Amino acid sequence: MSAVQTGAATLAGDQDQRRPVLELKNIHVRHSIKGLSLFGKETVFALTGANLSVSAGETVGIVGESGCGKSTLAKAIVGLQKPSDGEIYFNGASLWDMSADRRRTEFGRNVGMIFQDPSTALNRRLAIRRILRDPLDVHGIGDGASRDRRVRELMNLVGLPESAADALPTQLSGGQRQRVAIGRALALGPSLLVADEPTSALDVSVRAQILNLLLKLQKEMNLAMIFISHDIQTVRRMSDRIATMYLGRIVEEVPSALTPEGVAHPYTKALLSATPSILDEINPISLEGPVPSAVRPPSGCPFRTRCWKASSECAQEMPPVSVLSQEPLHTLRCFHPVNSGDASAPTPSI
Ligand SMILES: Nc1ncnc2c1ncn2[C@@H]1O[C@H](COP(=O)(O)OP(=O)(O)OP(=O)(O)O)[C@@H](O)[C@H]1O
Repeated sequence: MSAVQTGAATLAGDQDQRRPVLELKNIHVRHSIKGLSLFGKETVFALTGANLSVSAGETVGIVGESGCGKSTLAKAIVGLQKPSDGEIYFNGASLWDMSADRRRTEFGRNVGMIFQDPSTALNRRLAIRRILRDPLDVHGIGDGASRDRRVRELMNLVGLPESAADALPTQLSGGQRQRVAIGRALALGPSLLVADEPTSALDVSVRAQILNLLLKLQKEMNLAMIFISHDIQTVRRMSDRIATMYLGRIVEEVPSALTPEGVAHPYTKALLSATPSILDEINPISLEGPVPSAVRPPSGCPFRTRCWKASSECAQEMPPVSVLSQEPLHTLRCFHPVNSGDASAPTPSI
């Protein structure tokens, strides 16, 4: 049990493990930007109707290429980006219907975020002890002595030596800095943790340590976790379920344990084939052309311009969500799913 009483009474969640900690319903995020032409502004469709839920003790991985909307989704989940449309529910309460004060205090205490680059995410002028204590000070948790105890507890939790307490972030290694960032995200005892590419700025040699730490903490604390990466193999390892994103949309949600033959969306299949594990046979599916612009997304299914199975139907409308399996959840937005008997789809190895 933590040395400091953390978490909020009403948003901290109940014991009902079946109710999702987080639910996204038809989330859209549009950015208005200065247009390239003389005709003024243009709209970036960063998220287009994202639906997602995650429960206590569950990790949902988000995967997709650069620019598909992963970070926008993360920012929307933690309240840093207000959706243009749609609803976000946290333990059943609508995030944007609650008062700004409640969002900052109760919601803020229950959600932790880990960013990609700990060098920029941590205040370089503050000692580690101050960085870890800061959330407790801001939220007025406990007294001075209990906050200090909590800092020691957090350092122990994330595997930092006591000697690191007085160091500045610049005096630590990249891996140690990310441990600090994880400790800070967990300081208030959140029920939801969002990790946005938490190892992509780190040396390959320490990535596995940080991933193992996250896995361990997520299990020990029964956290609901959103784990974001462009690397589907890392996402598979970390998650119970994978949500594949393409140009602002979640196009498939698939259990991580599923074999490649069970994956149904051509894009998920292509991602799997592009990152085979070292021991497996490499049989890549190469996608033609670049990812289309989020300012002018293709009509219908946005993946159709690179999809080897696309038909004229795909240009007409975005395929609706079909639920291939409820338990475990497998959803799909595709008119022409790939499957094991499909000769036109190369079978990747993973
Ligand atoms: N503040 C903003 N203003 C305008 N456009 C934005 C803004 N933030 C994101 N975008 C655009 O929204 C789309 C989604 O961006 P986002 O950063 O969410 O993608 P991503 O999948 O996280 O990419 P990466 O892996 O490169 O970080 C991109 O086209 C991006 O250029």
